[in-house]
Amino acid sequence: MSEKEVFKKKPTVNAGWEYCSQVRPSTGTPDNKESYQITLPEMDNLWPDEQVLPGFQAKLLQFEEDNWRLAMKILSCFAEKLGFEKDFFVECCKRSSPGYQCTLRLIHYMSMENAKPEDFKQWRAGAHSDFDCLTLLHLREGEGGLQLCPGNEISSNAWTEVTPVAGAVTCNIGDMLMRWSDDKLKSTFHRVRMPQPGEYLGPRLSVPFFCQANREAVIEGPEGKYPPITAEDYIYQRLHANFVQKHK
Ligand SMILES: O=C(O)CCC(=O)C(=O)O
Ligand SMILES: [Fe+2]
Repeated sequence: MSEKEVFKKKPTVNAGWEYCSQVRPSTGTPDNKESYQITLPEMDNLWPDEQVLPGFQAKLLQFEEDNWRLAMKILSCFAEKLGFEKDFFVECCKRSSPGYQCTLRLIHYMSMENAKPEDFKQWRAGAHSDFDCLTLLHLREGEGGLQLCPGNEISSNAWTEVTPVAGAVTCNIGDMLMRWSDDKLKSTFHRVRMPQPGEYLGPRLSVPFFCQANREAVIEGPEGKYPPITAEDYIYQRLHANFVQKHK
């Protein structure tokens, strides 16, 4: 782990490396995972050296941009349906802005091969909804465990298993878009369960792209159901509730 410590995520930014630090309000315990987060304006001193990981930075910058493009296509459809201009969200998520806060996250859930029986009682990721507008999630075949409970199924507590399919991207609506749509578009409650005996027990890798509006964007629905709030204030409130500072 020690070589990763230099890239350690600071509590106030959504960039860098974290290990077992994300506490979900639904479980009260940290998810058993490590992750490396890329938020473009916050990457000073957080990219590994080119000699250590050749091509890593260029590849991830390209992948980040590809995800942004796909997210903008999907959000443009929502924008029109909500009565905004087609490129409304493109303007709110400009990639060149210093207030850009979309985040690409590389997650590594720890192998359960040598885990104790009690470890299987935890969640890989406790139930939550994302606090962004839209999440694009990239999974690997054979590494299941993601379960969804979309807005209209919450009352029946019906969880649907998502089996990863090669080349498919799982899209989840987040709380920011729910607020922006005056609750017309419901965020998706989701969690990642532990593998069961007989299933693949090795590490699980997943890559979500969290598309959230730039800091200065003001979230205000067409019908004004909620008071306007900047995306910066909104994310700050949510991050604060989810991370605890770890003391070694
Ligand atoms: O790893 C997954 O499948 C989901 C990850 C997730 O929900 C998150 O990081 O917000
Ligand atoms: Fe999530």
